[in-house]
Formats: sequence, C-alpha cells, structure tokens
Amino acid sequence: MAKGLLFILSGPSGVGKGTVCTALRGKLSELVYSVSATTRLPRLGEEDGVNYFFKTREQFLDMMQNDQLLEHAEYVGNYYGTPRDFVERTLESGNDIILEIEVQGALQVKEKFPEGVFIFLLPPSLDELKDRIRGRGTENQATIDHRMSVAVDEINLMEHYDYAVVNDEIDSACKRIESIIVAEHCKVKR
Ligand SMILES: Nc1ncnc2c1ncn2[C@@H]1O[C@H](COP(=O)(O)OP(=O)(O)OP(=O)(O)O)[C@@H](O)[C@H]1O
Ligand SMILES: Nc1nc2c(ncn2[C@@H]2O[C@H](COP(=O)(O)O)[C@@H](O)[C@H]2O)c(=O)[nH]1
Repeated sequence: MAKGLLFILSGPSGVGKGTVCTALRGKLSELVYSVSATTRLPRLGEEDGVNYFFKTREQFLDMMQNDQLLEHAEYVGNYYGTPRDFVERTLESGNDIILEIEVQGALQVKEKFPEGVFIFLLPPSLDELKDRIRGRGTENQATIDHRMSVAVDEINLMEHYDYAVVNDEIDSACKRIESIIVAEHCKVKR
C-alpha cells in the first residue's frame, strides 16, 4: 500500500492555522490531524487530547528523552512537540496527516521527512495579524507583543517552504490548500 502524505502547515501565531485546519478537516474527512503535546496551560474550552496533550515540563522532557517526539520547539516560554508514533503509524497505514506547527519544528521535520509538503500561511498584513491575535482574546499584551516579534522572524524563513498561502478569507485559503493537496497526489516524482 502507498504511504500517506505528510503536510506541514506553519505560519505566525494568529494567522489562522487552527481555523483553516478545522475548516479543511470539515471538507476532507480522510485528512488526519496530529495533536501536539505542549506545556502551555489550556485556554478556555480547550480539551486534553483534542486541542493538545497538556503536559507538565517534566512529562514533556521525558517524552523528549524517550524519543517520543518527531520534533519539538520552545516557543514564547512553552514547549511544543509532535508525538512521533501517531504520525508514523498514520503514514504507514496510507493516510495523509497534517501538522500545525511553528517554524523551528517544521525545519526539524524537513530534515527527517524532506518529502513532506511544507505550506506557509501568511496574513494579509502585519496589522491584520495583530488584530487577529488581539481579537482572539487569549493572550495578554506582553505575550501578543512577544508573538508579534517572533512572527517577523518566522515570515523571514518562508523560503524553506514549498507553498505560501495568504489567509485573506478562510474559504479561499482552504480552497488553495485543497488544490495543493490534490496536486501533491498527482505528482509523478517526489
Ligand atoms: N481569514 C480570516 N479572516 C479573519 N479572521 C480570521 C481569519 N482566519 C482566522 N481568523 C481569526 O483569527 C484568530 C486567530 O486564528 P487561529 O486561532 O486559527 O490562529 P492560529 O494561527 O492557529 O494561532 P496560534 O498559532 O496562536 O494557535 C481567530 O480569532 C480566528 O477566528
Ligand atoms: N514546533 C511545534 N509547534 C507547535 C506544535 N503545536 C503547536 N505549535 C505552534 O505553537 C505556536 C503557539 O501555539 P498556541 O496554541 O499556544 O497559540 C503556534 O505557532 C502553533 O502552531 C508542535 O507540536 N510543534
């Protein structure tokens, strides 16, 4: 059986990765979503095992030491990482999987899976990005400022990605990503 394809969706905090992923999963029921581990505290409404696997710092370090993470990164004071087993098993079983992760982690995945499909989601502008993070109402001002300063560094690393998609309208951004998925399945050589 052919292996599934690995899709990596990155982009600055607040650009809309989660929103676009949720919309995509609504349309492409066969696309599997990787749930990350994090030491960040849950936001209101977030559920363990659904949005993230919420871990203590010690538990996260254990996962790292036991090679249970495909990649990991420290982002604005917290650790984030992708559980390795689930990704590998999904690909082996012939299903596509999407990781929604920041840039340092994406570059680690590229070392291990150069055949992965790397998509960078861009905001229409930095002002709009700030409005989106602020509008979500989940971060305090200091964290918003920190995330915005990281955003500029992240956008500067876009050249390492295969595709750039502007998230102007959720529906249009989804359609562009769906087209990328279809095109990748039609590729003769990888
Ligand atoms: N195309 C869009 N137009 C307007 N608002 C949007 C659009 N896409 C997402 N948003 C809004 O922007 C905010 C941030 O979106 P979301 O949480 O999906 O971003 P994210 O990239 O996943 O952030 P993080 O990396 O911090 O988890 C949300 O309030 C969401 O509703
Ligand atoms: N390197 C990784 N980055 C991840 C992972 N899961 C999520 N993320 C990214 O972290 C930031 C912050 O997320 P938030 O939920 O606190 O807003 C964002 O860019 C996520 O995409 C992961 O497993 N590895």
